[in-house]
Amino acid sequence: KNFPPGPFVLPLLGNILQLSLDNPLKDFERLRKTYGNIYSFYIGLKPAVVISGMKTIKEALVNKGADFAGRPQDLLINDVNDRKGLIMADYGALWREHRRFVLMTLRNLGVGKTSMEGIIHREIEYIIKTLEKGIGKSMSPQLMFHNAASNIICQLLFGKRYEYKDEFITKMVHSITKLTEMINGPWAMLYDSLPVVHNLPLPFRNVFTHFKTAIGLVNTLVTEHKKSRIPGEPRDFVDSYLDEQNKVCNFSSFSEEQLLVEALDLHLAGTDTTSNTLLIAFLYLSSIPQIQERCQREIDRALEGKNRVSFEDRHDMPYVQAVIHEVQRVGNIVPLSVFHAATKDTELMGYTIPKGTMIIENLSSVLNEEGQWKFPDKFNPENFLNEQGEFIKPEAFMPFSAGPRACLGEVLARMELFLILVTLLRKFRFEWPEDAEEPDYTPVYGVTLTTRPYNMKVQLRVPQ
Ligand code: HEM
Repeated sequence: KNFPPGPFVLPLLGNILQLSLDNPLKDFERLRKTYGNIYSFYIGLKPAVVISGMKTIKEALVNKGADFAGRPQDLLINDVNDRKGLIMADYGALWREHRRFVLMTLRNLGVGKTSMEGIIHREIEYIIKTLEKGIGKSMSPQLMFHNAASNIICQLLFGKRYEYKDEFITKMVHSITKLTEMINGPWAMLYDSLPVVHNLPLPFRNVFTHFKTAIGLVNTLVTEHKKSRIPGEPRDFVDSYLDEQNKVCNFSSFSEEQLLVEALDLHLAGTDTTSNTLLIAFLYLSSIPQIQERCQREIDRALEGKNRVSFEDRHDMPYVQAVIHEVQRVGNIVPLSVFHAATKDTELMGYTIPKGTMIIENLSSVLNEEGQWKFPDKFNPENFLNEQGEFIKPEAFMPFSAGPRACLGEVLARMELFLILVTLLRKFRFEWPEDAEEPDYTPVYGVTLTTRPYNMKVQLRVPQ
């Protein structure tokens, strides 16, 4: 009663046949045009509510944050991770304790501080070496950026980085990419709709296989840590967790299974998001030379006489900042966020939302919402600049979501994006290869959006 209206519901399947298999985002947008910023959508027998537009999303996630901070517990991902980890933990004591612990540990390991810049710069040296090997040639940046992002988070989690051809990182990045590609795709929707298909040998079984491979890799590192660690002297996240486990009582939520999934959660969340943002950035920069050159002029001026860029330098680079934010806006990296759930019977925009209802947060609808942006449908850094050319961040910029469940890696991600982009643009020029087809900006759908495979040509440049 008083549940938000929505499209006609088919018995058993609900509304899933109304979504396109390779990219449901357009369908969610079409339904928004018919039913408005809050509508119901059935995944099989499960009722969900899709929320769109800045006003509705902020009302739910910020003003009524606690009411909508839950996570669904009956999806494919919950069966795959055995209801462990942080990202899919339901709102409550365990989630609160672990979110606080992760934030504190990341800060102790340098996130948000200058010591983190050292780790990122060391990884950038490897990106530079890879690019130098390709000077004058066309190369695909895909694996390089995935490996680099994976290595940065790996150093925080496991105190280790890997050569880009190493078997560990190759397997890890492959499993992570496949997991994010499939976890909210059409086969996952079928699994979520029809419990009778759960044990059939259908493609969603691959999600279990990739997850098992990734957890196996994390487990090897945890076992090594147990042998080599000195209690009370944590080198990284795993050591800090093991210290915490020793401190607290037997009934604690700091179990070993929780450690494995939590570390994988952080690795996964920290790899695919940042690397796909970089891929989108270089797709636009190499195909729109005027924007790239304007960034380079600003970088040369701001860093004149400096050996390397620091995160603080962003304040002297309003245009570069605007470009990075515009990449995030247009890139729309996590378009449906992570699904939320109502933690109690509540109310949103005049509708009744029963406890447990799944909430699908359509972040794309905010990142290109008419009325919020000067140029909602075009890649244009002016969206983040005022009349005086100063950097501004409109309220509708929310690629990291908002409220109690907002991304906890935002600071790290922003540091990585800025330092990598500025260092590479200072040293290299990126060109769209003469023999390549026209750039295709259409994204490939998954939990995170990515680019279609592309090549860019790399040239050395001398800062002016
Ligand atoms: C450009 C990069 C990134 C983007 C766009 C992004 C975006 C997001 C979004 C949209 C969510 C869902 C928030 C919600 O449910 O309302 C999220 C959650 C999360 N992100 Fe990120 N993220 C990025 C990078 C990172 C990094 C580097 C880390 C690693 C430290 C990270 C860790 C997490 C975690 C652990 C959560 C779950 C938080 C919770 O459930 O309490 N993210 N992120």
